[in-house]
Amino acid sequence: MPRFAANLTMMFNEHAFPERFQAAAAAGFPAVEYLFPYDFPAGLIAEKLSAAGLKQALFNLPSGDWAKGERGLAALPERRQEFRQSVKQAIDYGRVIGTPLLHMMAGIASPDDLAAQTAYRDALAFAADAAGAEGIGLVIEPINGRDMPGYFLDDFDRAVEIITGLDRANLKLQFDIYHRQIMRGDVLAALEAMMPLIGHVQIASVPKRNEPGTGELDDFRVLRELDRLGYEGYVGCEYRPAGETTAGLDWRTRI
Ligand SMILES: O=C(O)C(=O)[C@H](O)CO
Ligand SMILES: [Mg+2]
Repeated sequence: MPRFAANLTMMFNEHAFPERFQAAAAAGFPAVEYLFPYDFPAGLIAEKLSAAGLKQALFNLPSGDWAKGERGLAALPERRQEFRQSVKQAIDYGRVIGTPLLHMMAGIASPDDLAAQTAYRDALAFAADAAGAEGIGLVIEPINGRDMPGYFLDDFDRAVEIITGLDRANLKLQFDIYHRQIMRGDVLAALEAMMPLIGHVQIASVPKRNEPGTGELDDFRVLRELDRLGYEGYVGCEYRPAGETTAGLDWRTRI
């Protein structure tokens, strides 16, 4: 059975963010992930984690002005300085919180834009090297265009090609089963082919992004396949509970 990390951005929204750590631990999760810790001091997050006896699985680099629709800075050449500052901030937080992984979002830009392509590869190499110097891994995640229209990294094969081309030991793929099913399907074959490059996995049902086992895919079969393939990382539960978070957790007993 895979080890699960509760995604505190989507789950346990019945509680204020700092209280979600305790709620996740009480519900039996060994680890957590979330989009951003930056509204709180890193020390407070580290305290909440340790008081709840949880491990940190991953969080994202600062990704621009989320409320205004920004979804990362890496592929935006005109934001290079700000991007580099964001890498520093993420690593400072990562050091205090003790994260093994950071997720770098690409931003809204055309995948065909040459300047965006160059900026993205440059940003990725910079962030991977900076994170690597602290013993932290970096992941990138293809995201489907229905949830995130215009997102630069909208293709799994391109992500693999970029990761392979940059050839950094700490640079890996974030394989979100929900996005893969929407973008291309063929989930089991892709997991098998990409497993050597996969650094983190996330799951939600398709199409509603609710609890695993409530959508079109046999999520339990996919989770068993992760075990068979020897995946040892966390599986982030990046889903929106259909009702109250704990009331919907019985899917974990059905794998
Ligand atoms: O949306 C997702 O699937 C993610 O994992 C990102 O971190 C945030 O959008
Ligand atoms: Mg995801």
